[in-house]
Amino acid sequence: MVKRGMLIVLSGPSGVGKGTVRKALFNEPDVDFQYSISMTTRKPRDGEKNGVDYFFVSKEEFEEKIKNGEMLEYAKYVDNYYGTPLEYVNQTLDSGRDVFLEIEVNGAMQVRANSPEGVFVFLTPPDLLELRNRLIGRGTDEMDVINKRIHTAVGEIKMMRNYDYAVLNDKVENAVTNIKNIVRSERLKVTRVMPDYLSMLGDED
Ligand SMILES: Nc1nc2c(ncn2[C@@H]2O[C@H](COP(=O)(O)OP(=O)(O)O)[C@@H](O)[C@H]2O)c(=O)[nH]1
Ligand SMILES: Nc1ncnc2c1ncn2[C@@H]1O[C@H](COP(=O)(O)OP(=O)(O)O)[C@@H](O)[C@H]1O
Repeated sequence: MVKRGMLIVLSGPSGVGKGTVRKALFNEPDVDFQYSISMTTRKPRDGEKNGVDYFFVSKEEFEEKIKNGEMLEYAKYVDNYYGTPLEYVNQTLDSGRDVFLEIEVNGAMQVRANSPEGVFVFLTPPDLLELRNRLIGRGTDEMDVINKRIHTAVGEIKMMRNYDYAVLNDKVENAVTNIKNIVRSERLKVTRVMPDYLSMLGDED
């Protein structure tokens, strides 16, 4: 039987640099994660492609998927739905490959409830002012959306305590190194490396 892949979940407030860090991580020669493309009702930004950045769907289509049990998790974030299609994640993990999710905190906590063996990483900004500067500097959102995202960020940062790891995104290369180190040590967990041994030893101390 193929050993099931590892589920890695990265969250963090909008503008902290999740997309930037993820792209840098995926460019590392020794990283081989499969990215789960999310579904959203948000309109595509300039340059975003359907099926690459997101699956862009209508509210009705999204609600139909929820009803049919096709989402691993989903959340409403600043007036839009975002969610992870279940089938891709399950098939990829079953084939032994590692899956990487980049999702907001409410969705991450749903995944945690259903797949507690996942690795949950929270990417944090140096401070809220820097977060605001990154959102403004990115130039993709109107000021009212930026303000809503900052407001949401305060609540999200408080959820950090529910994660396994916090990674500071001061410099992209530091964040990438730290995430790689987290995954490396997770792979060495006794329960991952020696499941047969542990079951052979039984439950007693
Ligand atoms: N729960 C959940 N959140 C998601 C998913 N995909 C993206 N998000 C999050 O939704 C939020 C808004 O995403 P987006 O509008 O693309 O803004 P950006 O991440 O700031 O570029 C971010 O925190 C994303 O991480 C998903 O499949 N599920
Ligand atoms: N470590 C960093 N230092 C400075 N700017 C950064 C850093 N990481 C990301 N950025 C910039 O911040 C903005 C938001 O990054 P992005 O990856 O889109 O965030 P998210 O996916 O979390 O919303 C982008 O303009 C990006 O270039």
